Amino acid sequence: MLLSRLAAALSLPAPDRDSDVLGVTHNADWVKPGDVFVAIRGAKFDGHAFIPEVIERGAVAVVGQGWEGEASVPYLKVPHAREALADLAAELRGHPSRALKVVGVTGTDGKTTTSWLTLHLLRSAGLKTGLLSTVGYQRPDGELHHFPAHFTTPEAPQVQATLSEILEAGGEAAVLESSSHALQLDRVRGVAYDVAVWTNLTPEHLDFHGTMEDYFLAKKRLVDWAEFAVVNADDAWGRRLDEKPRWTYGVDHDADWRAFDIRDVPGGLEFAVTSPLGSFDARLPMIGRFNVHNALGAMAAAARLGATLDELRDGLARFAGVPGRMQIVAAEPVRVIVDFAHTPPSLEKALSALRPTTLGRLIVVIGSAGGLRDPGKRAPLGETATRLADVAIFTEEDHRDTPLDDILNEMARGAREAGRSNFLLVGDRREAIRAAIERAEPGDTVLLAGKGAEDILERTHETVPWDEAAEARRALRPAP
Ligand SMILES: CC(=O)N[C@H]1[C@@H](OP(=O)(O)OP(=O)(O)OC[C@H]2O[C@@H](n3ccc(=O)[nH]c3=O)[C@H](O)[C@@H]2O)O[C@H](CO)[C@@H](O)[C@@H]1O[C@H](C)C(=O)N[C@@H](C)C(=O)N[C@H](CCC(=O)O)C(=O)O
Ligand SMILES: Nc1ncnc2c1ncn2[C@@H]1O[C@H](COP(=O)(O)OP(=O)(O)OP(=O)(O)O)[C@@H](O)[C@H]1O
Repeated sequence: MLLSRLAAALSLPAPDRDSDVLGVTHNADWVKPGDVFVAIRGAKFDGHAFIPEVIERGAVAVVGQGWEGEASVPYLKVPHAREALADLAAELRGHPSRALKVVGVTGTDGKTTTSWLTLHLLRSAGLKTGLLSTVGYQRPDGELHHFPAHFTTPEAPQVQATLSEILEAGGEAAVLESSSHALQLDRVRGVAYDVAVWTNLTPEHLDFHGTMEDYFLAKKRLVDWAEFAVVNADDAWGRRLDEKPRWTYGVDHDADWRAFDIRDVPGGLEFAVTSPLGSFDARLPMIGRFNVHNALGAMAAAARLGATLDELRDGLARFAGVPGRMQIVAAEPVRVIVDFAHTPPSLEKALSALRPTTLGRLIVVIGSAGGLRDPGKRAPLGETATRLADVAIFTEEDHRDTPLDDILNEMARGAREAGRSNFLLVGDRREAIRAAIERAEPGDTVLLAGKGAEDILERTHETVPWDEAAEARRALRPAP
């Protein structure tokens, strides 16, 4: 696309020198020949400092809010660099969101889970759907990919590129987890949202947003931009969002989509639902009652895009979980869960959530990372695991250049100093998983903690591909 056309999209006059533009980026390291570089003045860096470097790399123009220096390529001055970045990215990609049904999910907690549930329900309703979330992104084929920089919602060029990939792969819909940072920093500006899902708002990220009111206003942008809102009626902030056409959902407050009679069962949750589509009994293979809210929000969003009551009910019962997050790999006779809890508080939360629905014993497999990654947590992890599980197996978890035995001994020390001996050390993670599953009897729960959906395991001299859920399934198969 010609630079002059992009300038027009920013309401700027044509630059002196026109050229063909191939891409746009805010990151100097990512500039390729033919790209426009948008120089952002951020909290840590001034993108203008990288102008000589990006020209060397082949940038054909620079966009920014004003600069005194001399450049050998056109400099386009704009009132707001981040807005320009988003507008250029959308223009270059041909505004893919306009051709997709887009569901945005925001809120302090539950965004990732609600996004994955919505993805699954839309697919269950036959819509070819893609996803962009903290856990990674998917085109409609369902393969999980990761961005080079770890974000819930990446910067606008990656958002637009992902939406464009989803569309080109035959996608009809996309679910976009939209963090408050993304909304505040224009990463999702220009996305044509059809539905905004609001999960909840509790104090978080106030270092960035300042006050709860400003945090609320950042997230509210999603609702303002969307055509229709799906709002948690049990959230006081959500109840303020009454200007948009919307459906509400909830458990404690009257709502369009409401759940009653919630029961924990070994395979997950069961509850009754009343909704604008009718009433039905729902089964959700997930642990944690807060997931009822996530399921209601996801069902309402999918229904808004055309899913029927039968598709919602049947889809919900077949949800495979969010990869690596309290993911139920097997429900019976032994329940096996994969979760990414790798700190003492998150391990405590995961084990405490599993205890009430564990009929027999709770067995946990856990390690602790090497290198500089918080060595102080090793002994507390050992203590927590042996306090809340009946049996703990300490194993490797990316020990890198730290001797594995040192880590395992430290975890064991934490347990011993608390007067416990209900643990064993199995250095090889595959063997540890096998040992846990072999020990388990019907009614027991095995929690494989720490790795979640990570796809590599780092040892001292090698990095091996890793798939914790596949390892669990392998260990569950009877020996040939
Ligand atoms: C608060 C926040 O989100 N800040 C993000 C923002 O930083 P910033 O505007 O201050 O920019 P900066 O780091 O000063 O850099 C200025 C410019 O120089 C460029 N630069 C900088 C250095 C360099 O070597 N080369 C280079 O080109 C940068 O790409 C940028 O364009 O833009 C940067 C460039 O994309 C981000 O790296 C940075 O994310 C920081 C590291 C971050 O930690 N963000 C987290 C909090 C975040 O966004 N989290 C949410 C999820 C939150 C949740 O709900 O849990 C998310 O969506 O992931
Ligand atoms: N609806 C909810 N209400 C309250 N807590 C929740 C809710 N959903 C999930 N949680 C809690 O928050 C944790 C993270 O859930 P999830 O990943 O879905 O949220 P998130 O908002 O996407 O956070 P992140 O961006 O860090 O992934 C869960 O393990 C659970 O403890």
